[in-house]
Amino acid sequence: MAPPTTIFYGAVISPESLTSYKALPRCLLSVGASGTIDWMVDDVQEHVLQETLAQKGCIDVDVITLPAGEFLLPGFIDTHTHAPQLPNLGSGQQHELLDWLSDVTFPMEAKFSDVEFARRTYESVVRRVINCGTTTCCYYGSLHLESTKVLADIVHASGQRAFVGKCNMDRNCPDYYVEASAEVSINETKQLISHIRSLASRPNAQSSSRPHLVQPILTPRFAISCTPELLTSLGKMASSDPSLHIQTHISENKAEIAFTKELFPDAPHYAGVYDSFGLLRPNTILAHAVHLEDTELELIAKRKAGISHCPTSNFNLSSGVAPIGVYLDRGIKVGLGTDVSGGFSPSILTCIQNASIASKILAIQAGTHGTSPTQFSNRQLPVATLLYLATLGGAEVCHIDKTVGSLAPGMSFDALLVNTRSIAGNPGLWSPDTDTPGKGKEALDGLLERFLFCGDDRNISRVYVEGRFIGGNNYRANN
Ligand SMILES: Nc1nc2[nH]cnc2c(=O)[nH]1
Ligand SMILES: [Zn+2]
Repeated sequence: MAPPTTIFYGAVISPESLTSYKALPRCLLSVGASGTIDWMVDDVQEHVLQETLAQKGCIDVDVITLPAGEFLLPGFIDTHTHAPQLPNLGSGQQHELLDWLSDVTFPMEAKFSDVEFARRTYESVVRRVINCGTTTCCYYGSLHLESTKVLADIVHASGQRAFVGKCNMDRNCPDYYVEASAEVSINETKQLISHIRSLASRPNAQSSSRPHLVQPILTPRFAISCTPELLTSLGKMASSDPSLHIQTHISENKAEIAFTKELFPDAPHYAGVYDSFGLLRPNTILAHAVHLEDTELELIAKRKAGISHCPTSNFNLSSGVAPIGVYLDRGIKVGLGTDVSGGFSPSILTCIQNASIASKILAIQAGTHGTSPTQFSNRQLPVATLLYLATLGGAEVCHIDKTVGSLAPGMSFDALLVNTRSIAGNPGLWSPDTDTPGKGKEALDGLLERFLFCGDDRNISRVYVEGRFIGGNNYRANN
């Protein structure tokens, strides 16, 4: 059953642009039965609360009032993660990419041939990702069809918004973990797409009428693991269905780039490989993009593809520091990705912290100080930009920014109720002396910064997707 209208009264923070966000200390926000935000009224003083509600036709309604130290934020968008790698979290950090894949990652992913193991593992993966505040997630499964169907089923039942793909990989992988042929890979991909689209008619725990939250996504793992025959067939599938999303890796590690150039000597560069098969377009998500050439950037900008910045992974696998400021200055869409288990945390908060550090490293090397209102290249990224990348930027990369990524009338209520009070179990973020809403926007600015840099899943009380309460600390306590 669809939930009734829910009305919140309290602080709301929402990104507006790469350099600004709204911080509304006393906002009245109404979520309709369809799960979208019906209306918002800013700066409602307590003594006019009932009157304002009456003007909106809301008599005798329950209002969720947020105390000082709590605020609503758009849900995080993880534009790149690997569900079957979560059991490897924190392992194998001595490696760089190609050895890490063969020594650590492929052995774990191969275990997902066992569908019951996959079911047990994916239940806990999806629960953990939701409780970290990720309302939309781009999941890579393993190469296995049945296990990836199970992943999609579990995500669907959870009420999370997601893209789910099975890896296409028919070469340069170990014998025990490689697809038999391009044909098998394509057939199984088609079966997965049909399965995910059929979930639309299957009720989930949250609702019988929210069919569209889980979508399929083509997932050529990376150019190295795909024969030209496979990439050709994937390109044909993509061109026959422009709505189909695509996710892959690009220019993560120097040895990977060199090997890619050997395998595709006619391509002008790494991005050119994907482009030559019709796989670069506005709903393509390119993970990492650490070492792109200038002409690749031009091409990516022209195709309007998006980049998933995975700084935790780029540090952890010693891949390098992606010059995200340069990409932003060129108008390329950028979101954040945890890249579990290249990245050692499933939380976008950790990713935000590492994105900040990555930008500071580049600024230190360039000898620049502080942020700049007009330029991101070689500059430390401001808090507003970090928030944007984690929310609306991610929505742009996923090509769903008309639906999610910010809190505004008409947008889906994919949101977090953040609690920075000591009772949340992570004391020190909020102080009644300095951070009460009565102190205005500046207090909220400080609170947001401390949450982004020192907060964790203890501070995420409630996770909502399309108005439905699907996770967070309070959910954990009651389920
Ligand atoms: N970080 C990362 N890079 C990849 N490139 C190809 N596969 C992978 C993967 O699983 N993780
Ligand atoms: Zn990855």
